[in-house]
Amino acid sequence: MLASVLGDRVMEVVAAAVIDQGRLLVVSKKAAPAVFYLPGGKPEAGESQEATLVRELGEELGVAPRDMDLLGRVEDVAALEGVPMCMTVFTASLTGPPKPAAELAALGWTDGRDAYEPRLAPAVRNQVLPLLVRAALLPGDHGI
Ligand SMILES: Nc1nc2c([nH]c(=O)n2[C@H]2C[C@H](O)[C@@H](COP(=O)(O)OP(=O)(O)OP(=O)(O)O)O2)c(=O)[nH]1
Repeated sequence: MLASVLGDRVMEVVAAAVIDQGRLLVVSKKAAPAVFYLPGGKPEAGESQEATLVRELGEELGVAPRDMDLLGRVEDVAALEGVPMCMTVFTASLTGPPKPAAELAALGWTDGRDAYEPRLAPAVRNQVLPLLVRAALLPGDHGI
C-alpha cells in the first residue's frame, strides 16, 4: 500500500529469513549496534533480488544463501534511515556457518519472544515475525 502511494521514494531492501532450530538469524551493524534485523540490504542498479541476497550475505556473513523461497514483501519504516521501506524477504538456508564481517557489530538467533525482541527493527518485529509464525517456521502463541 505504502509503495503504491509513494512509488520511487520507498527504499527497496532484500533480506533473508534464515531459521535454525526454531530461531531466526539476526544481525546488527556497527553503524547501529542496538538494532537487530535480517541479513540483506539494498539492491544495486539492475541487480536481481536473488543476486542482491547472494552479494549481501557474502559481504556480511561470508556464506551464500541456499534454497531461497519467497516469504513475502513487507512495508515499514527503515530502521536506520527512518524512511518508508519495502522489504522482500526470502527464507533460505546457508551454505555454511555464518562468519560476521567487520561491518557487523553482532550476530544472534532469536525466537522472536526473547531479549532480542525489543531490539528488532520494526519491519522484523511487526511484519516478518508474524509471517514466520503463520508459516509455522517460528513458534507462536498458539492462541493463548
Ligand atoms: N537488511 C535489512 N535491512 C533492514 C531490515 N529492516 C529494516 O528496517 N532495514 C533497514 C535498515 C536500513 O535502514 C536499511 C538497509 O540498510 P543496510 O545498511 O542493511 O543496507 P546496505 O548494506 O545495502 O546499505 P549500505 O551500507 O550499502 O548503504 O533497511 C532488515 O530486516 N534487513
